[in-house]
Amino acid sequence: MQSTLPQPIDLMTEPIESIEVSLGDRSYPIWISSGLTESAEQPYFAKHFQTAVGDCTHVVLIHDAAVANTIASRVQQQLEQADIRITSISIPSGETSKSVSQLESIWNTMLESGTDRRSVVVAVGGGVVGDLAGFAAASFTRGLRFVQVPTTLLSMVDSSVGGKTGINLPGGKNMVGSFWQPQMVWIDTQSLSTLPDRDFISGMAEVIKYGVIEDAEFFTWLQTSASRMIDKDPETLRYAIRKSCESKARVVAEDERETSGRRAILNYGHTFAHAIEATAGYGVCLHGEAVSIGMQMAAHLAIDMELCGPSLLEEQTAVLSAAKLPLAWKDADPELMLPVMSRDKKVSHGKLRFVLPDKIGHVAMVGDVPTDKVVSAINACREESN
Ligand SMILES: O=C(O)C(=O)C[C@@H](O)[C@H](O)[C@H](O)COP(=O)(O)O
Repeated sequence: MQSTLPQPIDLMTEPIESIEVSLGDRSYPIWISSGLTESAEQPYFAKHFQTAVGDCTHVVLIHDAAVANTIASRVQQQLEQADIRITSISIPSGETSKSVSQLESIWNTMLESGTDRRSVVVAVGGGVVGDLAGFAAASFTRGLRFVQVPTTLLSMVDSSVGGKTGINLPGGKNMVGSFWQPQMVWIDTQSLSTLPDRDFISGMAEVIKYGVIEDAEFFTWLQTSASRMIDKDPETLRYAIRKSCESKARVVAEDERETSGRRAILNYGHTFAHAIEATAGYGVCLHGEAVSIGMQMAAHLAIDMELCGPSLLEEQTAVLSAAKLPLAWKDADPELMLPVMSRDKKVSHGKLRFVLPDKIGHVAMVGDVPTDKVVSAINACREESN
C-alpha cells in the first residue's frame, strides 16, 4: 500500500534545504544537501561555513579516519581555498575513541598548533567524532565555535543536532560532557553511499524513535517506507532525514538543557541501551543497535506497567524488523545492567525513571517502576534472541 502522507521533495529542483534550531541567540541552521560538498569549484560548504561563523582564519578539523580521503579532504580543500589554516586531527573509528585519553590528545594538539579563541572546531564524522570534537570545542580555552559535519545516518538525524557533547567512562555512557551548540550543521547525504551497512542500519533506530515518541504520522510513513530507506533510495532518505531533524529541532527548542523533562523523550530506549553498550564493552553493540533493543525493552515494560497494549510492541517490532535492526541481545543480563542503569542521567533522588510509550507518537517519563518489571523487560529481550 502506498502512503498518502507528504511525499519526498524533488532533489533536482530542491538541492539544499534548511531547518532552524531555534534557541534565541544560539539558534543555528541545519543544511541538508546531496553531493554539494564534492566540488572544489563551487565551494558551497565554505560559503555556508563563513556565513555561519563569520571571521575565521584557523580551523581545527577533527575527523573520523574512515572519511579522511573523502568528505573530510573536500571540506579541508574548500576551507584552505578560503585562506583558512587547517590543523587536521584524525580519530580512529569506533566508540572506544570517546575517551579521556583521546580528548587529552586533542587538547594537546590544539595547544601545539596555536589554537586560540578565534579558532573554529569542525567535526567531520559520526556521533563519536561529533560528541568528542564538540566537547573539545566546549572545553578548550573555555569554549570555541564549532561546526558539525555528520557523515553517518545516526549523526545526521540525532547526535549532530542539539548540542549534547561528551565522552564515555568505562562505567557509564556519555557521563562527562556539556551542552555546547554548534554554529551550523552541514549534512551531505552523499556520505551515506560509502557508509558500511551495519552503521547505516544502526542509524535507522533513531529515525524510528521519532515516530514512536512524537510523530505518529511519520511512524505511519515509516511502516511502508523503512525498507525503501534500507535500499538507500535518495528521495526517501532525504525525506526521513528532514523529518527526523525537524523532530529533534522541535524538542530541543522546547527544552535545550533537559530541564523541563521535554527533551528527555529523546532518551526513549536509551536507559536500557546505554547499559547494553557499557556491559557489552563499547563498540561491541553499536549505539543504534542498542537503542533498537532498548526500545523493545521499554515497550515490554510499558505493557507490563499497563500503559499500552501489546499492539504497540507489535507495530514497533514490525518497523524495526523492516529496517533489519536487532530486537534482542543474547547477553542482556539484568544483574550487570541494573548497576549501570542506576547511574543514568535521568535518575532522580536515587530513583530510576523511564521514558515509556502509551501510544505510537506519545511517550511520558515514568518513575516508581518496580525493579522486577525492569528485570522482566530485559529478560524478554534476551529470551527472544535464544
Ligand atoms: O539529544 C538528546 O537529548 C538525546 O537524548 C538523544 C539521544 O539519542 C542521544 O544518544 C544522546 O546523546 C544521549 O544522551 P544522554 O544524555 O542520555 O547521554
